[in-house]
Amino acid sequence: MDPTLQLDIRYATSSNFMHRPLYTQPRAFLQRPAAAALAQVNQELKPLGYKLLVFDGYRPWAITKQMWDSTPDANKEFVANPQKGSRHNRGCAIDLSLCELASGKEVEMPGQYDEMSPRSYAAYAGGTAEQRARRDLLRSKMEQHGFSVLEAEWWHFDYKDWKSYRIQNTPFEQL
Ligand SMILES: C[C@@H](N)C(=O)N[C@H](C)C(=O)O
Ligand SMILES: [Zn+2]
Repeated sequence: MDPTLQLDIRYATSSNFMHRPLYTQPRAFLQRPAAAALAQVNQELKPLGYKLLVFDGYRPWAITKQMWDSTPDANKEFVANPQKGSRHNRGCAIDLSLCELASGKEVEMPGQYDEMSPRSYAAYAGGTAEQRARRDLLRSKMEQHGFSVLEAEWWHFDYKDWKSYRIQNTPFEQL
């Protein structure tokens, strides 16, 4: 992916909703057309003082299964059902936010990444006007380049051609 993207691969650390590392490497992968589109989004954000902060891209199917099995039923809208697979498993979904270009600091959004609450909804009307404006800026730039937001998660975007790619379970070390 574009080397000027900032990475914060939470699933390679214990700082995630599973409270343990799920990946052995802090890396992010996407199918090439999705990665090219993402690089364009990143370039267009720079004059506005932001760059993309990537939390996750391709995710092996076995990790989706672990997430589903560990998540209580009440929160299952925030994880993909492994019976259908996640678009992350196809290398066609990305979890991301914005950071300030100048400081490299993550911006505040209406809710936290992977927060399992209504604050995560893309249409959540709470938070500050500034937080909502940044969330909506991210969404609008991503939509201009072929991504669509998941209504339950302001940070999750699917690339338009996801159906063309198969579900994979290859670990990062073998990619
Ligand atoms: C777990 C969360 N970051 C996520 O990606 N959720 C969607 C629904 C998914 O698992 O595909
Ligand atoms: Zn996601």
